[in-house]
Amino acid sequence: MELEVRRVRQAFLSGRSRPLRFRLQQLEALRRMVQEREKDILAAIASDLCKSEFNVYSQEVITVLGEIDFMLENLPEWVTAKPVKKNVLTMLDEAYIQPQPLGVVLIIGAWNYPFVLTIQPLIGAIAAGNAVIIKPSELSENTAKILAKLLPQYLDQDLYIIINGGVEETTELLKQRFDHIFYTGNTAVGKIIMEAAAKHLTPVTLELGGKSPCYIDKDCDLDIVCRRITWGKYMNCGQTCIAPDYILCEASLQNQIVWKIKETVKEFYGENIKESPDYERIINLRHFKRILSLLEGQKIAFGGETDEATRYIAPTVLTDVDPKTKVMQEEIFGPILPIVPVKNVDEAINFINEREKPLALYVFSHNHKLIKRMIDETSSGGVTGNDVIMHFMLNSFPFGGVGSSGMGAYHGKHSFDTFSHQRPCLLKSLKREGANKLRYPPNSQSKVDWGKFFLLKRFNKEKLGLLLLTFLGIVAAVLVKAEYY
Ligand SMILES: NC(=O)c1ccc[n+]([C@@H]2O[C@H](COP(=O)([O-])OP(=O)(O)OC[C@H]3O[C@@H](n4cnc5c(N)ncnc54)[C@H](O)[C@@H]3O)[C@@H](O)[C@H]2O)c1
Ligand SMILES: CCCCCCCCCCCCCCCC=O
Repeated sequence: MELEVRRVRQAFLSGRSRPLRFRLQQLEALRRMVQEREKDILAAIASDLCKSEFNVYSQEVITVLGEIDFMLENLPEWVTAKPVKKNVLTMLDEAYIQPQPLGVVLIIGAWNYPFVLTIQPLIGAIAAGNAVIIKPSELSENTAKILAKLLPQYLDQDLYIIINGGVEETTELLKQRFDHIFYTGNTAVGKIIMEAAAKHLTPVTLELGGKSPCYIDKDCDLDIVCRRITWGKYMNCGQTCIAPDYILCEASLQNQIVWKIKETVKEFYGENIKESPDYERIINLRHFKRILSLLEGQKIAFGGETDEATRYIAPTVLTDVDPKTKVMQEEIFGPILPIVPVKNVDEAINFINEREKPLALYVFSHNHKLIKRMIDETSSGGVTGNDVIMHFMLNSFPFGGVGSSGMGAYHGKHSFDTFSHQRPCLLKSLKREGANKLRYPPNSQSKVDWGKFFLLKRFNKEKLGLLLLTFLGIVAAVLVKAEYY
């Protein structure tokens, strides 16, 4: 590992990854890879998650291609130095912010959307001019393999390398020094990553999870609400970081919600869900058993059928769920949807605020004020009103968590910023030394007064006339000198 990281660092230090032209070329090559090898990529992801290739394309490939196009279009502007506002002390200097690459970045990907959650951060890291080590999740092994095969065929082989492996390899990798670590996965491992990064004072972006609540107000169109929730909850068999984890609503709405979700499930996946090409499977037996254990002691309103051999768990809804039970203590990350009755929106807000900050929050209502109130009085990584998941798809939004659902964000310009250092650059002349006397020792009351005057715009009334006169004199002298040189 040490040798590999050193090799990537050498490549970064060569300066090759920095020119705009090179970054654009690499992003174009990545786009070519996705387009030319689409079949192989779709097949690998499809086999990891028992997913139809249509769904792989619309849930992963579209986002990746959209992100590359967005970067190619905007990168020339983003890499440009931006002049900043100046103060009296710097008014004749050059002052600008120059975004610069951080160096060698480690990206640790997740298995649930193994392509987009690995490649989208990679796009940001390349755009910002970094060298990258990519560690895909070992759980989505076909995707990990195809990435290891294809990336070196299209990208610079020294600057961007892929290391496959599990916990052992990741642990070893984390001993090395990186300039940024970008991790997507669960909160417990997030803490391990942060601890390892702390040893080198490496900044981290942690894209974690949590229980994303979904509040349904009485005042809404339940048919539409249930259709949208059904889509977001059961897509990828519930293995979506921003899937609605549970529903909060008044008890009187429960039966209608159950009925409408059940009807939508039938409409989406047919009578025989197991046969549906649009319904995925749980990634492995460990997660399958973990999800099953969440059903113990619960009232299953519909669903609940399972098949261990194929790791199938039917779309399931639980009603009258006690918040103290296990299903409400951990992120479900599977196709189980508990409904927790609350008296009203106040109780829903308290319920959300008493728990860890979620990655996403959903609120459904015709009442715009209620939605705004929910947003104002709670905290979460992101919010979508009257829909689910869709804030992920807008790359002008920063995507990320808050509190235990993560830190930092990415997508579009936010990715570029995450992987860049905003370097303040102040370029002064070696002339005009007279003006600098103010800050050199020995200090005095009069220098402090001048400091107050120039920087705080505060002045001593008695000396106002004198100050103004001297100030005008200094400005005139500086201008004359500037003109002269
Ligand atoms: N915020 C997001 O964008 C996002 C996206 C997908 C998943 N998630 C979250 O991820 C979780 C599901 O993923 P998971 O927990 O099965 O993935 P995971 O955390 O087990 O795996 C993610 C990565 O971490 C590595 N890893 C696992 N254990 C490790 C260890 N002990 N030391 C070092 N590295 C280790 C794996 O090799 C893998 O590359 C959910 O909580 C979900 O919400 C978040
Ligand atoms: C064919 C039309 C396109 C429809 C877009 C569907 C968007 C689904 C995006 C799902 C991606 C969610 C990734 C979430 C990351 C965490 O797990």
